[in-house]
Amino acid sequence: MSERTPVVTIDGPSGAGKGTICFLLAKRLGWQLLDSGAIYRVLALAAMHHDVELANEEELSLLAAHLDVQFLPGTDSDGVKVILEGEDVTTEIRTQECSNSASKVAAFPRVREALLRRQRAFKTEAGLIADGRDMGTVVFPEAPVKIFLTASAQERAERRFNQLQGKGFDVKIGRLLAEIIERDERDMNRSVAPLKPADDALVVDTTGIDIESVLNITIEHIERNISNLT
Ligand SMILES: Nc1ncnc2c1ncn2[C@@H]1O[C@H](COP(=O)(O)OP(=O)(O)OP(=O)(O)O)[C@@H](O)[C@H]1O
Ligand SMILES: Nc1ccn([C@@H]2O[C@H](COP(=O)(O)O)[C@@H](O)[C@H]2O)c(=O)n1
Repeated sequence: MSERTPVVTIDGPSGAGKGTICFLLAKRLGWQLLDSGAIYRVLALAAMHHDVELANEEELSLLAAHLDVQFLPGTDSDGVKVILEGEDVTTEIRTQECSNSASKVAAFPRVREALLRRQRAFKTEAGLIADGRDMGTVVFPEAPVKIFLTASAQERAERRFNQLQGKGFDVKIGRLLAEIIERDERDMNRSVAPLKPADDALVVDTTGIDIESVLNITIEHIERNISNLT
């Protein structure tokens, strides 16, 4: 793959709006989309299916190296279809249990190492929008455009509450807020690839800013930094 393939990285904590913005950007630009969080979620689910302890780095890294997962184009509502060992797990990987387990397995250096090549292979000639925690700092440090989306923990919990309630789940805002804070702490304080903006990232605090405005901010930043956009 050419070194000139344009890559835009969008990192940030849970509920900051990365997935939403990345999906819209990839659609608008006609670029490939990498949802790296989905890879950690699939690994956590595979560990549960195969009775691998979430604390066993050795076995988790072996599982990561041989993970049988496919990401297929989805619809406008489900973004990407995720297939683990032939089974559609698109919905199953989005549970709160899977979110928390993903953040535990993601803290192990050997697990992250085993998943690096798989993530970099998402680059296509057209361009790549990469969504995650360490896209700009570790996976694509050469990316010409890096964005870090954030928002207050309270607002992110409210967004998640509205999202889950809209899907018919019985959720409590206090519990969601506690889980978001716990996941932020773990992701920011791990020894490898901690959640943080790259030195050259544009940091956007989206608290009180609607999706369309965030999208416009990101598009303007991309247009300023990458010439010849289609
Ligand atoms: N700027 C915004 N204003 C209001 N709601 C938003 C905004 N951005 C995203 N949302 C809503 O918040 C919810 C969470 O957004 P999204 O899934 O994109 O976050 P995320 O950063 O990808 O989280 P995670 O890392 O946990 O996957 C969605 O329901 C989305 O529609
Ligand atoms: N590049 C990444 C992406 C994700 N993680 C970990 O996975 C968890 C789930 O991610 P979502 O974006 O789908 O919410 C997240 O809490 C991180 O612990 C990661 O470490 N690196």
